[in-house]
Amino acid sequence: MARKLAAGNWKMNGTGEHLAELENLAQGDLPEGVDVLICPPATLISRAADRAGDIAIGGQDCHAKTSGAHTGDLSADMLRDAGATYVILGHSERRADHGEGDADVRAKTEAAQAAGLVAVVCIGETLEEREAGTTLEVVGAQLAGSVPDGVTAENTVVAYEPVWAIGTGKVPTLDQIAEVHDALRADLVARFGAAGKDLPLLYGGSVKPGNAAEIFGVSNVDGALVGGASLKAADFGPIIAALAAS
Ligand SMILES: O=C(CO)COP(=O)(O)O
Repeated sequence: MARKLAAGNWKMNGTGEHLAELENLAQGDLPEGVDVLICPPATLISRAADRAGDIAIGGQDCHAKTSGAHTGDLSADMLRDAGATYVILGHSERRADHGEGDADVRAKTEAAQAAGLVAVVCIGETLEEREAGTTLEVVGAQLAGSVPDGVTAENTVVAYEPVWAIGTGKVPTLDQIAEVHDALRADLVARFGAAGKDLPLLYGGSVKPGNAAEIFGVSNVDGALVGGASLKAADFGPIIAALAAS
């Protein structure tokens, strides 16, 4: 069985004072049996890692190369050196804002794994694709293109985030989540065997304290990638608790 992971993506939110929320979470009672991850902006990784206790810290992107003339970019080694142990890759906001495609995400994932980081590879359909009935085709192609060969259950996490559910308050039905997660799991097992079975599969998109428990009850949902509700310990704490209880 896959380990349970509650992951928070702070996106482009937070300066130093926001680390109080991380400290509140780290100093509270974190339940057994759930891994907790916070991915703050890169400027906070080092300070966050110093205060995170049992909470893992991750980046939100990395370059595919290890070093060189790439102004403004960060390598996976740099994230690791700053205290990160995970990195989110291929988030739909990166795909949309920076034109990242599956081949870019795959190369970044390989770089992250080579640096010893756990890659959280994100995939998800747009509203147009959902309405056209092509969701499984789209996410299947993204999974095949973005996840490199030879991954392990320890160095890779896959997050299904329907683009239309991110930051909108709209959530797929539980049946729709189950349909996608079951299909992704079958693809992962077909390609990677035991690693594909044990690799955590997260749902992301408008996860809140009020809907977390029912989402965590869906088959093949091993946790969540949470945006807005990860910014406050008072919101993220109950989501972590709901995952532990699932
Ligand atoms: O994009 C997300 C996490 O990566 C989800 O964001 P929200 O939880 O704010 O919808």
